[in-house]
Amino acid sequence: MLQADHISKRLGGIAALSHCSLVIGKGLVTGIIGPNGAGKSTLFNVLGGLMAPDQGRVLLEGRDVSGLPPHRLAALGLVRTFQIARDLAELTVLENLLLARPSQTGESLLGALFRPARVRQEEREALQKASALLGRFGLLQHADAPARSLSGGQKKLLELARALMLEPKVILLDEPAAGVSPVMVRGLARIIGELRSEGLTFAIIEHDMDLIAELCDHVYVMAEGTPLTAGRFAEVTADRRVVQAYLGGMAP
Ligand SMILES: Nc1ncnc2c1ncn2[C@@H]1O[C@H](COP(=O)(O)OP(=O)(O)OP(=O)(O)O)[C@@H](O)[C@H]1O
Repeated sequence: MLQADHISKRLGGIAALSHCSLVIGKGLVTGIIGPNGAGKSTLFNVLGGLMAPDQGRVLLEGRDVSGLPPHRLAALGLVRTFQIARDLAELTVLENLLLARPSQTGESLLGALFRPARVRQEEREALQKASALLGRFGLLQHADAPARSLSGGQKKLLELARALMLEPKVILLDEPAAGVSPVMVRGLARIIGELRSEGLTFAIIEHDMDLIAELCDHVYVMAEGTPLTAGRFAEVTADRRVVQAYLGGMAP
C-alpha cells in the first residue's frame, strides 16, 4: 500500500533517515518503534508530505508520490493525524471535523457563486459524516464544546475522526496513546482494530509497547535512521540487537 524506498533525509547536519526502506501492507496495522531519535517522526514527515526526501522515493499503491504536499496525498488516500493545534482547540468539536474536509465546490469563489445547491449538498453530506463519526467515537455530547475541553484520549479520538473525514485508505498515527488514560487507550485500540477490519491500513508510531503488541500485524524497529529489524512483535522483541538499540549499546 505504502512504501519507503531507500529514503535519506538530513536535518541540521544529522542523518535523520539513512537509506530507510519499509513497506506498510494493505489492510494491516504496522507498528514503527525504536528509541528516541531513531528517525520515526522524520519518516512520518516524509511519508506524509511534510518534508521532501533528500534521496529515495515514497510509493503509494505503486505510484511515486515523493515530495507531494499533504493535501495532494490526502486526495490520493494518505492522511496523517495531527495534534489539535492551538487555534483549532478554540473551535468546537464539530467545527474541527467540518473544517477537516473543505467543500470541493465551494473552495473556489466561482463554484460557491454558481453552484450554491451543490455546495449546500456537500455541506449536508459533511455534517452527516461528522455526526456519524462523533456518534461512533462517543463524542456526540461534546459536539458543541470547544475542542480544548476534551480529555487527552478524547482529543486523540478527534484527531482520528478528523483524518477519517478525508475518507483515507492509509492513516499515519503518531503516538495515539501519548497522554491518554489506560481506559481510553483500550477504547482507541478497539476503534483502530474495527477500522482495520473494515479495510483501513495503519502505520503507528508508539512508545506504548502493550498497544503495539495488541494491535500490530507487523513491527519495524528503527535505529539510527533505518529499520534494524522487522517481524511480529514477539519476534522483534526477542532480538538482542533491539534490546541493545533501546539501551544505547549498554546491554550486557
Ligand atoms: N528539525 C530538526 N533539526 C535538526 N535535527 C533534527 C530535527 N528534527 C529531528 N532531528 C534529529 O533527527 C534525528 C531523528 O529524529 P526523529 O524526531 O525523527 O526521531 P524519533 O524516532 O521520532 O524520536 P522520538 O521517539 O524521540 O520522537 C534525531 O537525531 C533528531 O535530533
